[in-house]
Amino acid sequence: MRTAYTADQIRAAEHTLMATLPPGTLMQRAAAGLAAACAALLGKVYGSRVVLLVGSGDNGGDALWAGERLARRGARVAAVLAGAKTHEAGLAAFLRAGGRVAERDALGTADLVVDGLVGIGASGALREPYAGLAEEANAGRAPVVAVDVPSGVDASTGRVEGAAVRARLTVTMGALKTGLLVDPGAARTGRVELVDIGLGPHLPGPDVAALTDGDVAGLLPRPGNESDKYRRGVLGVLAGSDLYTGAAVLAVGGALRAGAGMVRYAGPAEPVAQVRAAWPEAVITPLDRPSIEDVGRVQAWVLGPGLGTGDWAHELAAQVLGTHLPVLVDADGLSVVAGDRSLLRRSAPTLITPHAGELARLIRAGREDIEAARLEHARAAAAELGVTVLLKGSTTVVAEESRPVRVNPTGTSWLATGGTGDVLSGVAGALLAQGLGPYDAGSCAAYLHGLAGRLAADGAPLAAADVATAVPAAVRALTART
Ligand SMILES: NC(=O)C1=CN([C@@H]2O[C@H](COP(=O)(O)OP(=O)(O)OC[C@H]3O[C@@H](n4cnc5c(N)ncnc54)[C@H](O)[C@@H]3O)[C@@H](O)[C@H]2O)[C@H](O)CC1
Ligand SMILES: [K+]
Repeated sequence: MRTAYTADQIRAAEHTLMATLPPGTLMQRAAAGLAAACAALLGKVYGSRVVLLVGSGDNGGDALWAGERLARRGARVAAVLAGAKTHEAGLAAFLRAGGRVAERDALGTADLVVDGLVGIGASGALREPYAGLAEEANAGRAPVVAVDVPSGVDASTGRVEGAAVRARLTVTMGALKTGLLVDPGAARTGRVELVDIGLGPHLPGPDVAALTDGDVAGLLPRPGNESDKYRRGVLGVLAGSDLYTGAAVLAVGGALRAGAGMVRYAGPAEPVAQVRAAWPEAVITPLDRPSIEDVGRVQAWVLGPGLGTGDWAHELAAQVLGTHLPVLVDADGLSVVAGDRSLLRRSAPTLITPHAGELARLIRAGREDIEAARLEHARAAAAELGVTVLLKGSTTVVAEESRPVRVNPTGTSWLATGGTGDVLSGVAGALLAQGLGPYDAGSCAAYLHGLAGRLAADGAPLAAADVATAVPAAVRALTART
């Protein structure tokens, strides 16, 4: 599990640790790790032209001390002093080692650029001359190594306002920052290397976490030799309407391909015909009235994709959410509960899977506000509604009260196409039926969905049904890698 922390959490931990060490120790550890990472990227250090962009704080200090090490190994290192003031000890050591101060035109002939403008001490959009330097570095041919955080990315939220460095590599000190895992910040880090400066024991509970292949492989139910379908999880799917049949087909497909022992689909005539044709293994209960009493035993429900928002949907929502079973509410089901939030007041596990617009209606917030602060809104909604929230988007996040927000690392823009959300609901529902709690079911479903999306796309636009089909391949790829 990769965990990440906000700037405040890191600063508090650094403060505690620094109190136990001689002054400057942390910066030396940081600079040593940074210099080693730069040397590895350069390959040949001797004679290489390295340009440091040096800000006025300790981020710049890291860059100068790393530059000192590279200069001592024969690199030709130039420092562009961008701040109103400069880290004195670092600059003195840097010059003693043969480094030199240069103007920004040195960027034109650099073999490597080190972005030491701002790190966790940044606030707001990059101001000049930092903004211009960031853009010049991005435009140059030399790879950029970001110190701690790519300048211009908010370390705690991943937000980018205005100019920001686009790094080939981010060398982050002590612990991952949340902003390195969440879009748009996550798209600017390049590869991320963590330098251990001894913060570990001083860090609090993480702000966010990101599952790895190994975590998901460990969490997925092992399809042992259970012949009993109930042991492998039976999922009920209430989706689709005579108007919208596709969502039901996609949700059932996602569930079947995610290993549910059985999927019971219940709905009106049209979607019944479509589901039966697409997935003969689904067990069908045609409904001529909104009642789940004839559906048979299930261990979890998916409610919502393509269901419509009329009386039929309201009645089914009330019945399903009135059970003691885990329920996933998506799409039209979310519209229904947005109109009557008391339906979510239940003791059994509830997983909601909104995109920003659906969450906005649920918690009466602005869609733009949610998009700009996804983690915070997902966390707040989980606490306010007492449910687990899977907030879909460029970076899908899963929030549950008093647990780190899980940030999905496998997201891919290929999935931004109609119907993939229905598949995701089916996958997550199948995991709920197989006994995973909503936090793990949502996180693992998002992870598999992203992997399946990459496999299904394989560089070309995908159709949602392909994602459902690719889920078993995603599970195989995952287990083969771990
Ligand atoms: N604290 C430690 O023990 C260690 C810190 N490490 C490194 O230090 C930075 C954090 O350093 P800090 O001095 O707190 O702040 P920064 O250098 O990140 O930047 C603050 C600096 O930049 C100016 N500034 C802030 N916002 C902007 C902006 N939007 N535009 C322009 N300029 C801005 C501000 O005026 C300050 O002067 C941390 O990231 C690590 O790199 C060590 O790595 C470990 C030990
Ligand atoms: K930086």
